Amino acid sequence: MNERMDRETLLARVRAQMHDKRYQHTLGVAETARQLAIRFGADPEKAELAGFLHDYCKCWSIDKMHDILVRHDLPQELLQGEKELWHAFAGAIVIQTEIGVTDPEILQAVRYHTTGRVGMTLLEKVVCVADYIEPNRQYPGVEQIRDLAQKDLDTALSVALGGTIQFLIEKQKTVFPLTLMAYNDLISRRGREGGFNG
Ligand SMILES: Nc1ncnc2c1ncn2[C@@H]1O[C@H](COP(=O)(O)OP(=O)(O)O)[C@@H](O)[C@H]1O
Repeated sequence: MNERMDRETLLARVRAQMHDKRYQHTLGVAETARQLAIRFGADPEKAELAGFLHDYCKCWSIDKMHDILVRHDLPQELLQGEKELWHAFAGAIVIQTEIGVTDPEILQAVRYHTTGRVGMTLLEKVVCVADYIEPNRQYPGVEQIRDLAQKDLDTALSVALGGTIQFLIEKQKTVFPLTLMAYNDLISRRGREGGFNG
């Protein structure tokens, strides 16, 4: 982050981008990401900052996000696909220009917090799982993911992504390929590393 921006200014900027419920979710993700980072050996400061910034564009208009995305070299399938995913990719661009974030680890954690990807870093996993389990989240299965996240981050993430894929299929919605690839990657690594019992 730009060294001149203190925490209070940062939070005020984030607060100004979204409605109150989304801001409470944001604070929940930041705190949960910080705790997960401590538990699994990621950098807690980076995890918290990525948590504060992960939904920076979530409440922006589709047109505003589209304007940002078309000016960058992003896969066509993102622009043609589910608009719900745009905020993560637009967010990673905007927090560079508006907040001054330059750390690639934080930028990637924001970019992939919704979809995941193959070969996710520890910080990316921490932020993605935090987004699924922060205290304000309520959906069937969240307790199981919270329990898993006490001890096994990869399993928590694969169950969470698997749940999203299942949810989208049940709703007959498209599944953005990165998520399927991230899920396969986690499951096949678990198989190779001998941790898969089922
Ligand atoms: N791979 C995907 N393909 C299509 N839609 C997805 C995918 N992953 C997540 N989504 C959908 O995108 C939406 C936004 O997810 P997310 O960023 O976690 O927002 P929220 O914080 O509101 O849950 C959710 O409705 C989710 O079902």
